[in-house]
Amino acid sequence: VVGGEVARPNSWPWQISLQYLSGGSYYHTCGGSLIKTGWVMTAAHCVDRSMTWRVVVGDHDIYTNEGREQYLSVSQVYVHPSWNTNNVAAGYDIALLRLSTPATLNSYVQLASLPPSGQVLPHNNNCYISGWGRTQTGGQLSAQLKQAYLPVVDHNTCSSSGWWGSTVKSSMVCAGGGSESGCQGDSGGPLNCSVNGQWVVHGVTSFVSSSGCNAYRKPTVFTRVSAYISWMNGVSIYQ
Ligand SMILES: CC(C)C[C@H](NC(=O)C(F)(F)F)C(=O)N[N@@+](C)(CC(=O)Nc1ccc(C(C)C)cc1)Cc1ccccc1
Repeated sequence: VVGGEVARPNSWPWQISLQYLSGGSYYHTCGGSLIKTGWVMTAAHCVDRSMTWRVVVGDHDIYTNEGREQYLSVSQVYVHPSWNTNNVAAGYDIALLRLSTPATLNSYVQLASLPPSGQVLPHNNNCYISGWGRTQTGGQLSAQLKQAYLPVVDHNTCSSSGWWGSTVKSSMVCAGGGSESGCQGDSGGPLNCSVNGQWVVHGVTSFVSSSGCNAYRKPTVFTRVSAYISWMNGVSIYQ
């Protein structure tokens, strides 16, 4: 997250850290959202490579054990069948992770609320991105969970020339476009939007401009969760 501030610990209690095993240690690579005690929603591009994954819930500082963390292994990865790593612009950047053991819900670990199928938020809707991603283009990951205010940029604006143009599809949500943005390492994490006074996860962090995470008129682009509700229901009922 470029800009914004360190979040109050566990104030986004569905935020998870997706980590991969390398040389005997685990490393943060992406964010995600706990949507059922045994299921995590993340970005398909996060799990393109097959690795040994673990999900950490209840985390704040990814480099220290603060006692609230639960370390959960992943038993199965379900990438959207239409995802194509060579065609990110087509969308479908969404995946579900089945956990081997369910998370224990408490005041630090809660389920995300998901939107009704098809719901599209208005321009400037109040949303926050959260994540441990880089704090500057080419910078380092943040040790502590950060958040930044990223208001929705409607599809009309986001897909206009000078903005993202036709790269952005209506199955995506744009947010921000100013000096604050997501950045590498925030992938897969939530866009937390206030709807009727409740926080709802409306986006899965998908991409930012290669010319800079907070490039002018290149808002952070998210997979629109409300476009994939039926697919997600189909996966988690039959497994
Ligand atoms: C792996 C890609 C497909 C998605 C990746 N997503 C993220 O980093 C995210 F924002 F989600 F945290 C990304 O934007 N990666 N970049 C490598 C940029 C990138 O690849 N962006 C991108 C943008 C559009 C498209 C398609 C839609 C044309 C593909 C990739 C990050 C970057 C940004 C600035 C400087 C250096 C690195």
